[in-house]
Amino acid sequence: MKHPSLMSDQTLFRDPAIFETTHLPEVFNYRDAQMNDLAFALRPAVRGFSPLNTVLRGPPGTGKTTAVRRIFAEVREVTQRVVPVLISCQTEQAPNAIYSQIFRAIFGHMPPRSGVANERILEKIALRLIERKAALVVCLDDAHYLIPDGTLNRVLSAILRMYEAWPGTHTGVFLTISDLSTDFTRTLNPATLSVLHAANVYFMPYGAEEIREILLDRIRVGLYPGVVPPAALDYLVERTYACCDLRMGLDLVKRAATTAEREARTEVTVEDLAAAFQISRHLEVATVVGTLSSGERAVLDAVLAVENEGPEQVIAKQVYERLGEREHVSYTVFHERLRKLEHLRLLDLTVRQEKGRRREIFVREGVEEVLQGPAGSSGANRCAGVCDDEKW
Ligand SMILES: Nc1ncnc2c1ncn2[C@@H]1O[C@H](COP(=O)(O)OP(=O)(O)OP(=O)(O)O)[C@@H](O)[C@H]1O
Repeated sequence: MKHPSLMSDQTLFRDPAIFETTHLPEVFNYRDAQMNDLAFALRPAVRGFSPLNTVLRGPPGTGKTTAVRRIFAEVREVTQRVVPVLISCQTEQAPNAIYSQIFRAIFGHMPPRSGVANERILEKIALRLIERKAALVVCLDDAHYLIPDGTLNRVLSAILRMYEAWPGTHTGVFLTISDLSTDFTRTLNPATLSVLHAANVYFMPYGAEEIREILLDRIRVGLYPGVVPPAALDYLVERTYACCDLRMGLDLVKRAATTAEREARTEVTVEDLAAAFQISRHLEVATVVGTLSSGERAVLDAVLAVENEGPEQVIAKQVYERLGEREHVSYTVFHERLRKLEHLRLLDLTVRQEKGRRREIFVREGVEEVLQGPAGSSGANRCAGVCDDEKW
């Protein structure tokens, strides 16, 4: 197909920011029921009481964070008596970091970097809330990141039991969870569960027509007319639907339009989108890998090194020995890191009873590509593998 060429200073993007993951869309369709549930949960807080604790459950890219950002923005507009704080648990994984973010939302600056105990930060938060007669609502976004080492339990307990140490405080939480197998009754202790007592709000994957409308809305605002012709749009919708993640669709449009622009074309083609898909398909794994600590990353590297040595199934003992060549860690710490990698769905662990207990390790699809491929080439199995080419 021939395309009219573009001048070098011309662009296909009316507004490139529209395709950033941090962009808050002006139009947020198909989530009215969920927005109503969240508004209902916040109503007591607006009246000066504790909000209803709520868990937002749904696969990645189904609008959970966007729903919270929008409802928090509305709350900020209508009242000063609620302090809404959204915290990404992908980036803030320690209690101190989380309390510091809450502190910043209330005081406008971070607490002193060192020497301030968590208890002291919480006290300052509580006293200021009482003084302002304000309720605190903390959204722990992607809260499942805090489960493996017990941080979620500690943080929830501290926030939800604030009223015990500082009577008169009103607090509540929203938790977003994209790992649908998360079962709080098995990961939180009974004392925390009894104060959490949360309602669930479900974010089911969007249908193909909903995806088409949402992407079309973004394309209309973000690109010049005609950049995504009908055949390309059909391909885009099918790919996004197969992965049940809108973020994938937005990323594909951005990459494909950038390619077309670089090649001085005015339209993206199905081929541009297919090439972009090879990079975007492992987006989620790449994001998760980016959140690993250096110790966790070292364990993952050791697993892959052992896996690449031969056809035999990787077992934990070999990985521990391989890791020991680089750093000394106790077996307990090593095992905790393995469990965390399993929890983040980068690895699967199984125990086999064969001449004693063998702990076998399976690397999930996309992990190797992310660790070894060029930046950004990565890939996760978001919806039980529907992203992979065979199913496509
Ligand atoms: N109904 C919608 N209308 C417009 N854009 C949407 C809609 N739902 C989701 N999006 C967009 O899709 C992207 C992913 O949404 P969001 O981050 O809210 O998903 P999520 O469910 O929180 O994902 P994760 O669990 O991975 O954090 C964002 O760019 C968001 O703007």
